Amino acid sequence: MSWFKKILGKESKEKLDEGLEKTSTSFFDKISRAVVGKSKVDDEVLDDLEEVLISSDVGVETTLKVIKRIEERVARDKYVSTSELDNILREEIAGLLSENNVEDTNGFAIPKKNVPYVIMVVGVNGVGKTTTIGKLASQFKSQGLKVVLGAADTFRAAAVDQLVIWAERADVPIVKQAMGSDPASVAYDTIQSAVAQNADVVLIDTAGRLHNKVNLMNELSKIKRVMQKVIPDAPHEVMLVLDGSTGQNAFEQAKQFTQATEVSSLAVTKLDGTAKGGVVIGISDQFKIPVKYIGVGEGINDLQAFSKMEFVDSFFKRNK
Ligand SMILES: Nc1nc2c(ncn2[C@@H]2O[C@H](COP(=O)(O)OP(=O)(O)OP(=O)(O)O)[C@@H](O)[C@H]2O)c(=O)[nH]1
Repeated sequence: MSWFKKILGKESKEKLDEGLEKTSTSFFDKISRAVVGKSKVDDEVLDDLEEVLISSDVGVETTLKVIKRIEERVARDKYVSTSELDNILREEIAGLLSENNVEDTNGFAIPKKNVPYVIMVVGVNGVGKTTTIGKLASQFKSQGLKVVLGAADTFRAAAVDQLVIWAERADVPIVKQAMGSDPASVAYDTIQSAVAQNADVVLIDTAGRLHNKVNLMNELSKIKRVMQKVIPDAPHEVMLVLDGSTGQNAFEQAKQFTQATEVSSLAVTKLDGTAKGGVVIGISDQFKIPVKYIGVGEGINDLQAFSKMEFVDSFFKRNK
């Protein structure tokens, strides 16, 4: 390991492997149980495999596609040994994800245009929105970009306080107002301030209350309308943050938010310390929206640009 890697911490692949350890250990334990005493992949093994994938939060739709592919393979090859299952599953899942036409982009590419690139961040409370914004702000800043944060989650006082802490950590300016003020007004002030400072990128935190979809829709579209008074094509990105450790709930939230507003990218957080990391496979397959980032820890450097193949690689890494 070179000296700068030692200073910066673990290499990102190593961190990803570590973050997904619980997910893959639990997955392979289930696979091992499904094939115990069996040498051939038959209907019974396929049924068990279906259960393993569903209980690993891959999602029903994606699971059925994977099983269908394996069934076809078994029918074609006549005899498939259970010892080949790891490789076959990995190939079929990798194949499925590579076919969904959503390319990896190595995170956001921020154009330097003298007009701030506006990223509006949405998601329900507690999913890791604020943390993700803080981590992104820090990454952008270290790329030499001028960043401004907007605390438009005015619903909870703690949300603004947390964003202020992240702004300090990342050493970037933040625009805020009193708790309870109009989020659209905060967004407007933030964008005006960013334009005045010649900022490159703006990250706006919003309150994602899902209890009433019509309210959510109205609130988000009002924020957008008001932003557009300053920058007509803003927001350039609407990023939905999902908590990976909630498994199927994350799918449900993605469905609700994509119905309420136009979501252009996804971030899936808290993949460390959960066995539900399979959710990223289902989300990448089912929503034709790119997963741009994944959270693998609470620290400022624990947000990674998402790569489908690297993810599949870590997911299929046997830890024992
Ligand atoms: N382990 C782990 N924890 C995370 C990650 N991302 C966020 N968290 C933690 O999740 C908790 C909630 O994160 P916040 O960023 O406050 O969530 P939020 O969506 O902004 O929530 P509100 O501020 O309540 O609206 C915090 O304790 C974070 O440290 C991650 O990738 N891994």
